[in-house]
Amino acid sequence: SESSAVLEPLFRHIDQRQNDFVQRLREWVAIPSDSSQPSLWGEVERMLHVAADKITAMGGTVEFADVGSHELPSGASLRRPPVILAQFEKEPKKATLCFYGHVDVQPANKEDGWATEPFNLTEIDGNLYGRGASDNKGPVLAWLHAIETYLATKQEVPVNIKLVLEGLEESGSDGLEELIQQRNDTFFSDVDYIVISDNVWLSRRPALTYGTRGSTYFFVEVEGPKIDLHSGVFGGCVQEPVGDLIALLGSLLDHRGKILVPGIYESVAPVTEEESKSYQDLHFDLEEMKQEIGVECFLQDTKEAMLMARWRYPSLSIHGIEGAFSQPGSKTVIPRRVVGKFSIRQVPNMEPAVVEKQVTEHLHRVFTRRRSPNKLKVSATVGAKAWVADLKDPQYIAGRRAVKAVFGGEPELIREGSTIPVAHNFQELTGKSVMMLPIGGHDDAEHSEKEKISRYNFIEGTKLFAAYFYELSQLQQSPQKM
Ligand SMILES: C[C@H](N)C(=O)N[C@@H](Cc1c[nH]cn1)C(=O)O
Ligand SMILES: [Zn+2]
Ligand SMILES: [Zn+2]
Repeated sequence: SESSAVLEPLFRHIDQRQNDFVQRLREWVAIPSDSSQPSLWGEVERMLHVAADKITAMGGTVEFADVGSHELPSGASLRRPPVILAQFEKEPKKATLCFYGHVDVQPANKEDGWATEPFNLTEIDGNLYGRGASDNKGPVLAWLHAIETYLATKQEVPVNIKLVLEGLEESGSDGLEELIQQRNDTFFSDVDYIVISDNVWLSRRPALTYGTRGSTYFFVEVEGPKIDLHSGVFGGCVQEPVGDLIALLGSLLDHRGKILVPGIYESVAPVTEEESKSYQDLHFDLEEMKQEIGVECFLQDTKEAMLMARWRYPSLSIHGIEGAFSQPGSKTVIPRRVVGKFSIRQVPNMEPAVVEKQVTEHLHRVFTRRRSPNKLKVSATVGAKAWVADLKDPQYIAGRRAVKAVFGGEPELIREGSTIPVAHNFQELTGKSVMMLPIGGHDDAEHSEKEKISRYNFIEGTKLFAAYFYELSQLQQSPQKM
């Protein structure tokens, strides 16, 4: 068939080059582009330059777009890492696909329990372990390798390609929403489809993703004495900031994971019959998942209830306490200032600004009841809205066909419990079609000390993207060119 005549040489080339592709992923993972603290953004910039060099070496043009500055606690301001806006030569008759990805990563230290060096991609039993291997350097490279494969096999790339690559996704994509607004009538004006590959499959089957949850990240600061104190001298005499903070954090959730902030569930849409049914055919094994992450039980007893908790209800997670004694050993200190960190994943219809107000008022009420002399400060970042796409969108037809061409079966249609801050913005601000086409495996353990991508997913995922270009070009006509 015509499709195999196009795709088979591409797939053969990808198989032949797989060791080179893995080596390139090793080079990318070696750059510790952790975006969680401004003091580390130098490595994020270095990573962006490496990605830009790869794009220009393939004939693309790159602009480093400014996304403003970040205000440091000292009052000084620091320029944020720029966003790459790239494009390849354009042929007006072809549809234009814009790929979004990020090259920053979550923090990683060997001491967190990594069995391998987090920034040294290490292959064990067909799995490539390393920070960013799955989230999101592997998939970003797989897109670039798919383009490279067309060029190397002297086949015309069947769609026009644009790329948006950022370095601040893991800390909330600050400045990107404004950039999309500014470039809506220029860079984005001729884009027909936006695709994101920044999540994982639900099971061993490939998937297309049509929704993500949003997120707001909270900082609860409790400040007391001027200096840290000796607990033998001042214990029992001062109201301790850690005690206040633990009471505040303890007021957020009940023992079954229900969020106790008044009003938080008010705008959550009720479950329809059609939605209920959609969970039944999905492959998700609670028992296997328990084994994988090492828990005896989940808060839900059925697959359907657990997927709903993950995709369509809000959740609150406590991430840590800054300033509290956390090293090994037994320091008998009363810390003077602590900052609790937690986030709330939000679902469609929830407004981050409303959530922020509800949480802030709740924490101040609890604090007032304690009559503490300490100072409380609540602040929030990220404020990303949830995103849900229309499954009738033509991208999903092309996605299904590409999955079939590579994996031989239908994809699962899934949502995602985590957040891509820009997914909602792309859809709302540009009005373009947005789809997520993941290649990460269900057990990739993103953000953990076992993050990996399998060689299989990385290489077959590259084929999936190459097939996707072709299938997109085969759709009747692109939305803008109809
Ligand atoms: C899904 C994506 N790979 C991811 O991990 N996104 C982050 C974004 C975020 C949300 N709050 C702060 N960063 C996530 O979902 O945690
Ligand atoms: Zn990611
Ligand atoms: Zn992530």
